Formats: sequence, C-alpha cells, structure tokens
Amino acid sequence: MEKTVVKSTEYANVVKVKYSEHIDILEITHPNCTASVSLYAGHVLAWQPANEKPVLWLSKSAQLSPGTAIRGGIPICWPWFGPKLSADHENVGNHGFARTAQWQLQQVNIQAESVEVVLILSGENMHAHWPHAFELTQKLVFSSELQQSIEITNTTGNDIELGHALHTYFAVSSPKATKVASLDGILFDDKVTGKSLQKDQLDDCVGQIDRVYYDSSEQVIHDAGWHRDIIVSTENSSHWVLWNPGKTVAESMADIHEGGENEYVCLEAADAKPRILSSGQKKRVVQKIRVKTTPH
Ligand SMILES: O=P(O)(O)OC[C@H]1O[C@@H](O)[C@H](O)[C@@H](O)[C@@H]1O
Repeated sequence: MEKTVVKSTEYANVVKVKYSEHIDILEITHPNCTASVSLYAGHVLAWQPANEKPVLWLSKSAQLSPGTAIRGGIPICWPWFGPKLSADHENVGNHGFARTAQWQLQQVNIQAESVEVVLILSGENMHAHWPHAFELTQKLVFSSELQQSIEITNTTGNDIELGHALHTYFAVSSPKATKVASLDGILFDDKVTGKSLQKDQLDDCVGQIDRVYYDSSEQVIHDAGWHRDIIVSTENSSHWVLWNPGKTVAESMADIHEGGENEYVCLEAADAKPRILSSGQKKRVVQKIRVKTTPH
C-alpha cells in the first residue's frame, strides 16, 4: 500500500496510507498513543493510549468501501440519528450520510502532548431528505485522552433539523464483565421492547440492549475483566445510547465477525431526536474519553 508522510516531527509521525482507490487512512504514532482515521466517513478506526489495550473496537469483518458504513471505531451519525422516515413512512437511511461520505483533511498539528487532526465535510443536496448547504468540522485531539468535536454553523438562512451520535464502539473484555452503573435509574426509551420512559438497573452489558437514555452526564464504563474504567463525557448531546446487539442480531449482521458482539459495547453521545438549529446559530458537540486502571 502506498504511504505518504503528512507530517513528521521529533514528537510524532502522521502517515497517509492508500488503502484502496477511494479510501485513505491516516496512521498516527505519538509517544502518548497510536491512532488511525479513515478520511472516508471521517471515521476514527483506532485509538490506543500508550501502555493500554485498544479503547475502540473494530470488526474484523468491517467493510471499508464507498457507500458502506464502517462497523466499529467511531462512526459519525449525522445529520440524524436512527432511521429517517419519509412522508410515506419509508426509512430513507439509518444514521445520516456523514458516515458514508468523503471528508477532506484540513489540518494536522503535532505537539509534544498530542496530535490534532481537523477534517471537513461540506456540500449541498447530499441527501434528498436533508438537502441543506453545510460545512461540518470535525476536530480530533489524540493523546492519552481522546477529544472529538463536530461543529456546524447554520448559514442557510432557515431553521434546520439536526440529530447526531458519536457512535463509539468501546472494546471490552466481555459485555458480561462490563457495567455502566452511572445509567442505573435514568429514564430511557427501550428500542427492543418499544416501551418509552422506562427505568431499571442493568447488571451488565450483555445484549440485546438498545436504549436511548435521557441523560448527558459523565459515564463510566467499568470493565472488571480488563480492570479499567473508560470515562466518557459529552457537551451538547441530550442522550446516551447504549447498544449491544447480542448473539442473534449480531449473527444476522454480515459485518460483525463471529462472536464480535462479545467484544464491545456502544455508548453513544447523541441527540437521538432532532433539534432545531436556528439560522446563524452554531452547534458544537464534544466527547472526551479517558481510561483509568482500576484495582485488581
Ligand atoms: O447498523 P447500524 O445502522 O450501524 O446501526 C447500529 C445500531 O446503532 C444504534 O445506535 C441504534 O440504537 C441501533 O438501533 C442500531 O441497530
């Protein structure tokens, strides 16, 4: 595979790998972490702080090909979350179009502590059901922590509807050994049963789980198997979505390798329901991820 150096300093190397005709991948090596980002889909594929296991899960059966969403890493669900229904109730596409579009690399900055990557997705009429002109900026700061933001200013002159999810696939020792206690007792809509405004406590993250929680406070994914907490926070999201497909659903999905559902849990910083962004207003969604070793 053809490789070109994007930037190289005493601190870090950023290399662009031509994976295929339409897929370029940035590979980042820094003393604080390694990471990779596909310019197709503007998609973080991997991030691994030094002396840690990988934090993100990527399916061994993930397809990196134009028009297909990548299973794993951090898909950017935008400008809507979940299915979008047309006037005659037909689903015109799950999770928006940003995760299947070509993004442009705008900037790479290397510092002693981090590598910053800025990506842009812009266009007009990119989807019949969301035809607006837009420019979406994604900023990624890779270090021992990961900071990700997506930002848009509504320059259309009209109100627009926006939803999102930073659909992070967190690698875990097993969903059985994993618990997100910080979601206990929070109201949620259950997409598996179709029941709204439920409240309970989950002992683990074994699927099938598909819930939209009405909360945006900091969450702790406690993994007793790998003795670590993954701490995730967000700004400007209304919901956390917790998703693991479980065995039966995973087996029906061609891009989850056999047993893959036992290796991750998705916790997604989301506006699962669209919100209005008024003309001239800016919306910046942030998520921050860090890892803490817990006692054996
Ligand atoms: O298969 P997709 O489109 O990537 O979606 C995966 C899952 O994404 C989650 O965010 C949704 O809550 C689930 O309902 C959905 O199945």
